[in-house]
Amino acid sequence: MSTYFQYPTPELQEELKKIAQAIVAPAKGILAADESTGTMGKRLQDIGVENTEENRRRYRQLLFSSDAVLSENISGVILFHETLYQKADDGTPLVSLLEKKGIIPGIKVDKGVVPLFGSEDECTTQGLDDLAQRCAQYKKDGCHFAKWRCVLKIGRNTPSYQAIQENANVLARYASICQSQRIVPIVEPEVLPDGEHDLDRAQKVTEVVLAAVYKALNDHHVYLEGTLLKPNMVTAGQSCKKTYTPNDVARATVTALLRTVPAAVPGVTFLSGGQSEEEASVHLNAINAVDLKRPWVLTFSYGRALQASVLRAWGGKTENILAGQQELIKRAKANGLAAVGKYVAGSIPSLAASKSNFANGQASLGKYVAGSVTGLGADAGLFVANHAY
Ligand SMILES: O=P(O)(O)OC[C@H]1O[C@](O)(COP(=O)(O)O)[C@@H](O)[C@@H]1O
Repeated sequence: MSTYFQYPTPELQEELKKIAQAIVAPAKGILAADESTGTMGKRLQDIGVENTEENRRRYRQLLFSSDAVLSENISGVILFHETLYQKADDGTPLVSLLEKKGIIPGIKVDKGVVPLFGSEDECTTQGLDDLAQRCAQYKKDGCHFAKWRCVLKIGRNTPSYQAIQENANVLARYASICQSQRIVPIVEPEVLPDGEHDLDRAQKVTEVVLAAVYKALNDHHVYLEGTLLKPNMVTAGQSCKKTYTPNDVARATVTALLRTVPAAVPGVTFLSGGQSEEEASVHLNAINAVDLKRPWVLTFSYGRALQASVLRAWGGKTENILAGQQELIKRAKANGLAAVGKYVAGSIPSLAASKSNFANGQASLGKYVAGSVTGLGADAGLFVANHAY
């Protein structure tokens, strides 16, 4: 086995490191606004708005034209391809609205999940084929970081060795290609919260998955200082009967990271994974307050936990744009405080703060068919009941 390889040039290392560090600056995190067309359809359906290109544009315009105070707590926004090339009502590219506020644009570059044939309903993520060319273009068009999401499921026999290895490897290939094009890769191996498993099982699976991911990143000579990790927090399955405190979640999460994520990684930007807005803030705060070592910045890259109240306040109506923006600023503030361990639970009320954003695995996998799953409220009740504080 040859051990020959080259590190990126010092200039490239410096560029990647600077971008990664700017994203995880103190009290800042990421707004994940990269919902694919299908996922966005689900979000819009919830507020009775049709899933058209124009309505998606209007919504993203609302987000990005929020008051500049947003940039105190939002360092980067992940965009979906379509959004990168859309314009505001006055013709300004939507991405310029972010740049003017000093917010770094990023881009989702994966092309979604596909089944692993013969597996127990497991999947991998596709999109490697033309990735270098797409990254080169995205860099020219103003994006400095990217995101690729892989999904792993907890079941009696899952995640399987096949799924763990395949997803770790595809994340490493993606990360390596991004860095070759001067783009910081956010590596997202999401262990889904679906299931009855307890906190201990979630922690063990997360550890095994992250260990495989970092072995693969090392095997592919990915420059870790120029990457970020976007993992799930370690929480019990949505249908678990046991209850856990935010401190239990924080201890399990930070322990799993300590055992697997090298200190060379500058930051960890958690996904919210269906937690309510308030839960996501309270858990992030607990993670930053727990009495364990934390060699990386621990912050947020939330989709639903930053947008649930915005969508509800907006409701598709022009006269509600400001109200929607105010909700976004409130949740960004709450999570900015949580990222430095200074959020006081309940201190920043927002419209949908306690509403669970959990649907089920079908939605999390991007396979949701509009209207095919009912009883969201029941799921919501269960989830909240399982997370006592
Ligand atoms: O299935 P899609 O459309 O790719 O979306 C998955 C979503 O999951 C995320 O990775 C995390 O989102 P949440 O914080 O809502 O869990 C987002 O960046 C992304 O929009």
